[in-house]
Amino acid sequence: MHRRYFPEDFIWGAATASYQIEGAYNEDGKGESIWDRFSHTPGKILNGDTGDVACDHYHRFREDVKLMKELGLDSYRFSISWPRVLPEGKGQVNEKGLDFYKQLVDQLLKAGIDPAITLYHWDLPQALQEKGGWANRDTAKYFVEYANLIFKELGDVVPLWITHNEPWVVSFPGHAFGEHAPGIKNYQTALQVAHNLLLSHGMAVQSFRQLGLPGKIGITLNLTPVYPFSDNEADQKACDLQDAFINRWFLDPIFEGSYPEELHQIYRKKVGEFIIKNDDLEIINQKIDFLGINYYLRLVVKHNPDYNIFGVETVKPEGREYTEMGWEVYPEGLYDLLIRLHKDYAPEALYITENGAAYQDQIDADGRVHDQKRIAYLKAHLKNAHRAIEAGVPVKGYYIWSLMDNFEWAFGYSKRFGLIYINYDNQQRILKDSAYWYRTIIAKNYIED
Ligand SMILES: N=[N+]=NCCCCNC(=O)[C@@H]1[C@H]2[C@H](O)[C@@H](O)[C@H](O)[C@@H](CO)[C@@H]12
Repeated sequence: MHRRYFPEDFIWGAATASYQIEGAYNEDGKGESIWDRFSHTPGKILNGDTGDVACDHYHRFREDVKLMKELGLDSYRFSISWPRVLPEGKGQVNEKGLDFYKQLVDQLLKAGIDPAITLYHWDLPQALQEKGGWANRDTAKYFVEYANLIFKELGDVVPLWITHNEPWVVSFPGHAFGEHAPGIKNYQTALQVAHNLLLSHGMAVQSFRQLGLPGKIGITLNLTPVYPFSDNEADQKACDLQDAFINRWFLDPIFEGSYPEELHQIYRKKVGEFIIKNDDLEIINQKIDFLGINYYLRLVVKHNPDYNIFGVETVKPEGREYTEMGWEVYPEGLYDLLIRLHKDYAPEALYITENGAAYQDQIDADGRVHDQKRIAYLKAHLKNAHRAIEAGVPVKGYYIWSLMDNFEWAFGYSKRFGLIYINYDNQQRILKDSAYWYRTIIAKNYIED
């Protein structure tokens, strides 16, 4: 067996997000979020599930930190619920909400686990949505005020900061397709949202620098390598367009200070303009300390003039494996993506801030969860991350999505991604076989293939 050793200082982590695990949706002064509103709207979430209780992490965080310590995690990535600390999104601070996060960070530090904070993982205060939400440029200003509050409270003890999680998903599923909160179906609005999210990211980085904080700051993007169905020119062109739609529309402004021109032209013609003010792109193009990558799947596309505004149709190759989300298992795509990012954008550092899979997990007669498929998925992706590191890509850490089963957005609790199984009837936590497997990987710092 070949041992693939990871760098001595490689960070082994796991990730979650506030709305997906905390529950206590209206407790201790927390304000309503757009996901509270969306999940309480009939027909939006499978089985009518909501995040009202979720994994009850708000009350059980001490037990959960103990489990993280049992796994030997170096770092734990979680997000802060903006309306839990600022119920109206701005103005009056909810001290009990802030206190929850200060206690969580304190428990993590006592357990020897580095906190990695995501400032925005989709749960915008509903009060700001009433004022237009991310389509309103003022929300960028309110985001920086919120970020500054957290920076000042936790900035001296938290080493890793992520401004936004997956602005593409916030923009398009949330504002063009209507599948995510706030459930808007307006492509032009989605483009303005994407721009204002990027602007708020740049402004928050500037503020972080001005505060002179010791940690590192970056952004997490869902990046999906795109492959042409055939090598004919039309399919290759479709591939380039899909790559611009999902990946470059965020990578280019952040790393180059400009939007992909060809796609911008298509949008001007077919969708309409969105407002960019004079030095916006200069603000967005702030130097970041690392790029966070959420990698789950690849896409294979072909040209189809009738399919959508781009004439791009995604296809599902035969004979491949798919997860419960219908996403193709394609570990090589992580290698290809890392090599491309290193070549085209050369981030100072990269963290895989999410990678994982949903499978049909069940508790067996022995009371255990034998999730062998998940172990195979994770091992194959770690192998490809290691290949990229050997090729010189500065990958500094890996966070499994997710630490525990949780509220999977429009799919509710029907999809399980966790290393830890959650029995939602009694909130019992059960370490799956993948958790025990991950604990040995962290302890040995190598995988065998
Ligand atoms: N149309 N459409 N939209 C599909 C969105 C594709 C990419 N989804 C993600 O990357 C989300 C990321 C998220 O951070 C986490 O909160 C989610 O729980 C995981 C699992 O789903 C992944």
